[in-house]
Amino acid sequence: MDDTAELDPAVRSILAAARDRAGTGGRETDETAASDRSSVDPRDLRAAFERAEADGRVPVIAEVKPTSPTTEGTREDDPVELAESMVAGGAAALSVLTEPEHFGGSTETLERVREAVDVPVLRKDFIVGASQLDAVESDVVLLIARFVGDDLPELLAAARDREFQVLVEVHDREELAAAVDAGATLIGVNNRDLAELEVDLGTFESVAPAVPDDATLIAESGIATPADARRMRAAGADALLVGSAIMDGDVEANTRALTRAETDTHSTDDAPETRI
Ligand SMILES: O=C(O)c1ccccc1NCC(=O)[C@H](O)[C@H](O)COP(=O)(O)O
Repeated sequence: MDDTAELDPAVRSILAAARDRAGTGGRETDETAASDRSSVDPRDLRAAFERAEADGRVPVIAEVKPTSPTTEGTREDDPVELAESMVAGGAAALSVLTEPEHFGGSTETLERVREAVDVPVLRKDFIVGASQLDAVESDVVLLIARFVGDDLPELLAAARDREFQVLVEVHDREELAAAVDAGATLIGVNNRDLAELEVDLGTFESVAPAVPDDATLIAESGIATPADARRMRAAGADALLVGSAIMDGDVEANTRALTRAETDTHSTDDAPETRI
């Protein structure tokens, strides 16, 4: 049976490419020989969020996202310069796309960025097989509940064996229950619906109340303005993951507008770069 039929065609293509890279056909979580496995010395993501809070900044994971299926064109700037600008704008952590075919990412980019900054770096990719975990070192890896299905507990364990912190992404309460059952403690609620690619900040608001209090909760996608940032924080977000709105224009100013959303409340509340 095609388990991807209800996904947007772009997402089906992303998933097919990920399964090719994993060499799994999506049915098993292919293991790498123990001697070739990554073992990272991760920078602590929760500690980075706490530092931001102590400093009066909204904890923001700023995403280096050169392009995407929902973005026009590709941002060609040096990703390391973009990453440094995000940190200068107060980002608590970074996310770097490593998916090459649909997002313009690469593992080399992640390596360069991680070497250049001292904040934790999330590897943003579509991991469906354990062998993909060994492609590059990062502080955090993403597992998308919708994509990994029943393999979630096994992949979570494989990632933790390699010392990665694991962000498990969900979109509804059913996926959240699966994530919690699997032992996820770092949970992202994606406001982007992978079936339609539409973004609705109400998604986070409807799922967040069901997240266990001891989990670290991240609001993902569609956060464009300081008002959006405050809305997600009011709904319980410990941190925000933001790509497009930061990548569009002056990256440092865009990041700062969001990280200061709770202190610069006099600022106008349109798109961060153009309106502050
Ligand atoms: O961003 C896309 O167009 C996209 C399309 C298909 C699957 C996933 C997609 N995005 C992945 C993400 O999770 C976002 O890059 C991330 O949450 C940041 O979202 P945004 O701030 O809306 O760029």
